[in-house]
Amino acid sequence: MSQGFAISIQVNALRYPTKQAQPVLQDLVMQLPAQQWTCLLGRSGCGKTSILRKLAGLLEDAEWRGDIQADGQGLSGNIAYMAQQDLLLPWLSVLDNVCIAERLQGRSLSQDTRAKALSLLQKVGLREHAERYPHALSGGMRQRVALARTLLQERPIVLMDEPFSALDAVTRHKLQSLSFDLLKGKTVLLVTHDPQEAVRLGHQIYVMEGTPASAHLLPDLHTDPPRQLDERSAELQTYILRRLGGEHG
Ligand SMILES: Nc1ncnc2c1ncn2[C@@H]1O[C@H](COP(=O)(O)OP(=O)(O)OP(=O)(O)O)[C@@H](O)[C@H]1O
Repeated sequence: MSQGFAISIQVNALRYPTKQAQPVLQDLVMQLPAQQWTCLLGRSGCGKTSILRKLAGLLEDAEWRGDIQADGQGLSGNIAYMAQQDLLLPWLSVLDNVCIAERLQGRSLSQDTRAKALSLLQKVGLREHAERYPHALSGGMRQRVALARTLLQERPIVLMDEPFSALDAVTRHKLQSLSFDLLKGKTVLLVTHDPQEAVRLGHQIYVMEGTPASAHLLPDLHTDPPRQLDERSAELQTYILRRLGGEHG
């Protein structure tokens, strides 16, 4: 299994051409430790997705000044990216969408990949929907297909943009645990609006603040994830909410 490596991100400035007046991000520094989960929170529109898109090599529409160091390795080909939109292909079945990486390489589906994909679909509760098409699924089901697709890819770096947002509370909890188990050894960057999710899953947590935004690392979290929802976790959530609340004025 490919092990995740550390990434260091420095953004001097990131600006979209339509927002000439001021950058979206400025003087932002983040360290993603190898094989750990980093959670990123921040008000809507502060630039979280832009960071993920930059790491995934998909930020062609913005002006960027900064530096990304990836522990001596290239990022290209090493990243699995679960975007906010599920990006399922409507003409492919659920199973083929999960196996899209192999399909895109022009290979026919191997028995091994098919078996892994079906096992993942079982784990996300969609085994009996494997032959259906995306239009027949609910938003939460589509999100679970996208999650299975991400989990199937053997990439050392995993970027996830609100992967659990469309799920009911019980399913969300279950799939957080599943993802945490299956992504052991990967370097994960998870964008979320949910302080509880960040506290449960993050080895470290960044909160984005300011306009233009920069990122602030929460002080020592003391314990390793996945964390129980105990008194200490509740305090941390309150602290995060207060910091996010400050951003809303
Ligand atoms: N292609 C683009 N062209 C112009 N502006 C853009 C583009 N993409 C994003 N923006 C703007 O840049 C800012 C940051 O967007 P981004 O999607 O990174 O924020 P976000 O923190 O992920 O938001 P959310 O939490 O709502 O998903 C927003 O003001 C957005 O309107």
